Amino acid sequence: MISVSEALDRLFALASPLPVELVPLIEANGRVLARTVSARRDQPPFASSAMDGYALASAAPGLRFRVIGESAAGARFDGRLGPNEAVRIFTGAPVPEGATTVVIQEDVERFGDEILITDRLGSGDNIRPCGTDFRIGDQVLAPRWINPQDIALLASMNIATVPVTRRPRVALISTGDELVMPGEAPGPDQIIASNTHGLHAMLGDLGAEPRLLPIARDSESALRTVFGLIGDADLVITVGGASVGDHDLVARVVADLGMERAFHKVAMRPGKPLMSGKLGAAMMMGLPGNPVSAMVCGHLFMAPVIRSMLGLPAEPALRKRGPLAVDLPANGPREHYMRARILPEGLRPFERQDSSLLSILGEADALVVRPPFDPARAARDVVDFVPL
Ligand SMILES: Nc1nc2c(c(=O)[nH]1)N[C@H]1C(S)=C(S)[C@@H](COP(=O)(O)OP(=O)(O)OC[C@H]3O[C@@H](n4cnc5c(N)ncnc54)[C@H](O)[C@@H]3O)O[C@H]1N2
Ligand code: MOO
Repeated sequence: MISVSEALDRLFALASPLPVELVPLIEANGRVLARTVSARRDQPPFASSAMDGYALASAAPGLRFRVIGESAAGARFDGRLGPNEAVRIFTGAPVPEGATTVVIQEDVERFGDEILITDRLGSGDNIRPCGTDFRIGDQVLAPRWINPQDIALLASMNIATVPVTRRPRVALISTGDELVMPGEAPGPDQIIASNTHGLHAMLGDLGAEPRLLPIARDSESALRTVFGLIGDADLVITVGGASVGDHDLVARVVADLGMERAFHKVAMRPGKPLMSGKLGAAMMMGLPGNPVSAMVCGHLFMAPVIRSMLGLPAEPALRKRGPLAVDLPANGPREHYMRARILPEGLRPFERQDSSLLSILGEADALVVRPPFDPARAARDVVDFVPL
């Protein structure tokens, strides 16, 4: 058995970054920017007014000015402003030549085509200089997840087509005679396949393109048939049949199909029977069948692999540190990821940690990490945890 960090290193070695594709800006949210992009213009492209008011060469209470024209957003005042002249101006409009300040309309009194600056005159010139937001050539650095704020920025930079990493295509295969799909009528000894749906959702959140393949029954020929359906997947994920039982056939079948195995079994709990390797052009990950084991492996291994395929840094799942709310006994030889609640008084792992209990995973908002052979811990000891 290898350690969790050794398993991650081997997984990262198998995961190659995917090619770049161009997508319309409207489709770029949630994708990973694959190449650094540069602003195609200054923003604002001219000195512009931050307020509705009057553009002037200089302002002081008691001064009077003659209004000689108007500058609106999208239609500038073309002339030049003299010392006793004012231009009516609106927010976002170009500041006319000769103006150094904009006085807001609340601070003037208007009489016909004249204005008088009142004692209310505030400070500040209310002018946004050209390029105050960004300059032509300013960069948005790759790689990064593109979020709605980035979309607004890229739009403003006039980047209508965005280079992003292709979404990883991921084939998901449940294995086992006992499984039926959600919505089907299970036989007396059957249960509903939950793991592939959970992983499918996780992959969607990660910006991958998951595909749910038919359940493979517990026979070598059924497994081979379903492996025949993986098509152009970049990553094939099986769930179940990874352990040592008579019906655990995945390792044997993928070996027959020519997989070079990178490892099988990790010193962790839950998730011990994890395996991985290269199957032709695709990467393969065999996840354990116990539902919590599969989902924990999804968070700890599948998600970092997907991020690395997307060109993001090869890093483990984010860890934070926090105090325990309760005492914990010493840990055994496997790194233990304990489902826990984050409470005001600290992290409280659930009493029941069996790897079949999805209801407890649903209640959890963290996985408290216990290193192998971690000694007993007392309440208020600070420990690592993975937020869920
Ligand atoms: N003698 C030993 N037995 C087991 C060991 C061991 O080291 N020696 N390891 C245990 C551990 S740890 C795990 S985890 C499980 C993993 O076994 P498999 O990956 O072979 O999974 P299965 O046996 O196929 O299934 C386990 C469990 O999970 C249910 N299952 C399977 N697939 C799904 C699915 N898609 N959705 C929902 N539930 C699923 C299945 O019905 C079983 O109940 O092995 C231990 N045994
Ligand atoms: O490792 Mo298993 O995943 O403990 O239940």
